[in-house]
Amino acid sequence: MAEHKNRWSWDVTGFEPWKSSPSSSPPVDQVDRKPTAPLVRRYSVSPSSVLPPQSKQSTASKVQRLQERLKVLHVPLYEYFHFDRSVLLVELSFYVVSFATLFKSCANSIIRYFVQLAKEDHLQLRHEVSELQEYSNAKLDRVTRYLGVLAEKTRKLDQVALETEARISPIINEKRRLFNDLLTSKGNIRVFCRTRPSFEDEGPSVVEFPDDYTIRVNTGDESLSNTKKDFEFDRVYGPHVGQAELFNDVQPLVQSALDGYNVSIFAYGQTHSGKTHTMEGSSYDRGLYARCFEELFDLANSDTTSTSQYKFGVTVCELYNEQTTDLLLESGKSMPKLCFGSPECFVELVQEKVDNPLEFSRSLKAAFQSRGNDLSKINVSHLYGLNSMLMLCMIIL
Ligand SMILES: Nc1ncnc2c1ncn2[C@@H]1O[C@H](COP(=O)(O)OP(=O)(O)OP(=O)(O)O)[C@@H](O)[C@H]1O
Repeated sequence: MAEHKNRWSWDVTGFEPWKSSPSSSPPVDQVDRKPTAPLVRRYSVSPSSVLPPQSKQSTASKVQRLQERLKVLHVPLYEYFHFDRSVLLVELSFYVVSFATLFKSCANSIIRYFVQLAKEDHLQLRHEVSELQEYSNAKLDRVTRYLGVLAEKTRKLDQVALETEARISPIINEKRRLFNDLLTSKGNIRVFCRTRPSFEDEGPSVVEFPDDYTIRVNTGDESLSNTKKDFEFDRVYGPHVGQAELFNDVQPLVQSALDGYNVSIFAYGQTHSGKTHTMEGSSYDRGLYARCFEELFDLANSDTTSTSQYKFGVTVCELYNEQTTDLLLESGKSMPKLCFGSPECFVELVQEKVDNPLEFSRSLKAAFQSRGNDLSKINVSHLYGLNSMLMLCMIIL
């Protein structure tokens, strides 16, 4: 009954809500949810303009009734509980103070709790930090001790190496001596003969190679019982022998030079016989200069004994018409000049320091450029049987 009483009544003309009656409701697919009066009209039009004059009075009475009911519903709290206003205020202030006190003590407890938690975390972190510090100190200690052990081992190894070197040094010297004796036993001066391939306009070849030490020349002299003459050398190289094979026989001399012996390679022959090809060669078929010095650097680098340290200097000059021309210019890499000849008659030549084969080939290239291509020297040499001579010295310090 009360529930029915408290329910809001909507029976105001123009505010009729749409009601669905189960009997009159259309099937779901045919539902037309249009209200009897458009929504806009129900909520936007004022009742005075819509209501007929006769219903205005009944509406006013309804509003009056509603206001009375609202009054009943909105009875002030203090009346409902039979409280005096001042008593309620005192009560309320008491509750507010109590609540504030309670809130304060709660907040204090919460703050204390969090502070406690933070303290515990802090303590735990400090504990972890000290543990980590201990661990790292122990590690550092071990690494330091290990480094000390390694340093001691290295020192001992160095000492052993020095002792071994001191012990094997005489053996190495003996080996060098024997090696060079062996070379010398082959002859202090050795003469090799190399023949180049014949050119087309030179006709058929007049030489034969019966073995590696003999060259047989067909003299063409029919008066002789044997038109062919044999010449013997320390080694004979036929036209098929390449630069690398030729270098194999020169290689031991490079070791000999590094061991401190003076070594000289002298190319001699008539014009166009192949001297330049043998000594200089070309970029794609390098001759003895490049091969010998590469070998020299390789041997020096592979010599790991602590006592041996090598420095290389190069000097290039030209002998022509009894005149000596220095082919190297002084540069930042120049060493003290090299003195050639006797005290009465000598020449001073630029000596350039070379630290690797690349620098060596650069110096050589510069020297060849200084030499130029003077054809008159060749013509003169044809006339007098003298050609200009190139002299290249590699000084090992
Ligand atoms: N072993 C060889 N194989 C192939 N070609 C060669 C060989 N020896 C020399 N030649 C060629 O023969 C020609 C003459 O050689 P090269 O210039 O070396 O003679 P040369 O003795 O230095 O002459 P010159 O005394 O006039 O300076 C060159 O074209 C060179 O390439």
